[in-house]
Amino acid sequence: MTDSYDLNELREELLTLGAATLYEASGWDTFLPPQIRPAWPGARIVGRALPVKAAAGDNLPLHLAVERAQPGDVLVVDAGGAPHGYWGEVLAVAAQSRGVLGLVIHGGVRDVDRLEELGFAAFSSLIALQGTLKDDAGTVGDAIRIGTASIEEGDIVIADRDGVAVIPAGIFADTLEYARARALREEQYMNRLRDGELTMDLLGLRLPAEP
Ligand SMILES: O=C([O-])CC(=O)C(=O)O
Ligand SMILES: [Mg+2]
Repeated sequence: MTDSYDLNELREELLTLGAATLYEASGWDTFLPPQIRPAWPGARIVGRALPVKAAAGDNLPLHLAVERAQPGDVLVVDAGGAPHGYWGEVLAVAAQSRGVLGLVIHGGVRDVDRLEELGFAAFSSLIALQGTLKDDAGTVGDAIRIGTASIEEGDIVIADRDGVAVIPAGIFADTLEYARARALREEQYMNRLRDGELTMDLLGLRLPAEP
């Protein structure tokens, strides 16, 4: 479905539409939990998901995922929110050299100053010093669930200051179309609001008048 799309070409447009609009346009619970925030200000991601599941306090699957990743991938990791630094400068340098565009993790990252200097976009539910074991291979490429979102390989990740949306590949074409229409509609709203109209009228929020 998404193979007819060149995400590189769409990158600027998707970032301008933003994670919130794309999530809304998807019509599904495609948002990740709001605790997952950019590790440094200005981090933004558009790319294809490579789902990873990691045991608490073990980052072996992240090393395996870097080996397996294709250029344009974003690692989306369910680490159960455990307070460990699963990812840092070493893995970011390794990932960047393979064309990985970012990391989204329900769990911790560290070395965040270095991640920012590298321009490696990371979104995490926490920042943590504590290191990890490298014993449990977890899974790489199998579907995962984070919050209410299910994530499959090849889904489209859009992450910005508002949060992270992961759009299933099968609905991406429709989602993009609806998102464009929504953005256009809101632009028209903005003009009318600047002219003094109220959202109560614009959005039809008033109760019907009593007879
Ligand atoms: O070493 C680790 O396991 C995580 C980390 O800090 C890095 O990748 O630099
Ligand atoms: Mg480190």
